[in-house]
Amino acid sequence: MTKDSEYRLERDSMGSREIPAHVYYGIQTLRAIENFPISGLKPLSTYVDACLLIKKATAKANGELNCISPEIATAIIQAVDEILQGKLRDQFVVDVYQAGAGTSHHMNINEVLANRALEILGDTKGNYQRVSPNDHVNYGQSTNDVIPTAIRIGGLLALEHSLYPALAEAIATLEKKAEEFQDIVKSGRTHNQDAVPVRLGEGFRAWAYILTDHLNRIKKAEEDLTILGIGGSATGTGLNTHPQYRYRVTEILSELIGKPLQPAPNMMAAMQSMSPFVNVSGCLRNLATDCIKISHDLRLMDSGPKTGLKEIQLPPVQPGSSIMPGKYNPVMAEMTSMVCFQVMGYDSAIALASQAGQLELNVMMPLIAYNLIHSIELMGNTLAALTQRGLAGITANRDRCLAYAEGSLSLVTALNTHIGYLNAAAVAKESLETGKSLRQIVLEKQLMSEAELAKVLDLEKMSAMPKS
Ligand SMILES: N[C@@H](CC(=O)O)C(=O)O
Repeated sequence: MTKDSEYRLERDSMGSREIPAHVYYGIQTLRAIENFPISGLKPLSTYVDACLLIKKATAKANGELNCISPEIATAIIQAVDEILQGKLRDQFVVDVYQAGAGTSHHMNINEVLANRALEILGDTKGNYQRVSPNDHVNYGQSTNDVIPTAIRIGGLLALEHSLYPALAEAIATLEKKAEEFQDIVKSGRTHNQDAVPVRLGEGFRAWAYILTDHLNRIKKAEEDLTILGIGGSATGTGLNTHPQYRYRVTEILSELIGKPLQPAPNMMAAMQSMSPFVNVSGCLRNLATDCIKISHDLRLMDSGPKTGLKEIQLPPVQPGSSIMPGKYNPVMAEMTSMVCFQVMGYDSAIALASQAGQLELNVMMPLIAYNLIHSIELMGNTLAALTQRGLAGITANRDRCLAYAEGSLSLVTALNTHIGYLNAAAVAKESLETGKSLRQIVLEKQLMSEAELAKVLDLEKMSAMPKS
């Protein structure tokens, strides 16, 4: 192969560069690759999809409105469809930490689409006179309105395909376990000390409620993502766009993702403010805090097998130790906590990035895009894995649960209304000191009759939830 056939020459406003002939990205992407060898992290697939869907909608609208030729619009749309179906996915190569606002990633998208559209038209890559990344693929657009729109669309896609199904499955599984464990009595614990008895199933039902509340909160926050600033172009004024363009693009995007979307009543606001992302991310942080609590509870309840609580058994999914034989660790719960810490870290960075916007633009959007979409997908994958390999296979140690409930010093609480708090406290103290049962001490001291005591110390009744 000659050097000529290995490379093509591309030109931009800074000069010309040789681009490997086989790649679909162009000169601006090449400069970004060289400028940002930072993390090795490439754009998330969902974020690329979001950008591609926007480019499909803009090409369609611009073609219909005679802003670009129908022939070029059709070629761009075909290029988008091919990539959405899986071709050329390795061509989106700019590091996550890159040019402010995401111009480098945006130009990467524009260049790949222009070059593939050129081939579709029977032309050669790099002939930007015919199809230009800037003049055709990017007609009427700016990074400044495309990227905040892409974060919205990417967020919506990730929620729909990853987090919502995972949360729904976790909730349904917890509800099933709640039924299964409904009649198992165990000791409540507050401050990690004996408390009055509860039902194991009610604990699982509470978790199902907690996750349902989070699902509803996230769905409410999601509504903000459906208001799009696309059409604002560089500063929110819509310079270089057809008057109908932003309405039509929003309509087409809405059809493409199957969800109602609205053009922003104020495009500047929609482009400048990152608050919809802070809001969704805040909901994810909130979800993460409860998922940490639940995974820590699971680890505590599963602790043992000989020296811990072992009220429940999480399914053993792999050998736990490289040195200690026969050990099975609660690995799914451990993993869950770590992911949640990461999501909380992402949320802190999103808040910092969000307040760093200046005047007409927030240039920290690449970080927000990555952190937000990754958080949603991390939480979705984690909840799915925890549910399928953890929650669904939990078994209960009924006898252990009951033994703890029967031995709990806090059973004396039920005696308060019969013998008074101070007498009950004295009974508890003596029980702890002498090892005698609460029952024995109450009877010895003739504080209550045997029949009365049996009625009051009925664990089933004590642990039942009031009927609503
Ligand atoms: N982010 C660029 C605009 C663009 O890439 O469209 C700027 O404001 O300088």
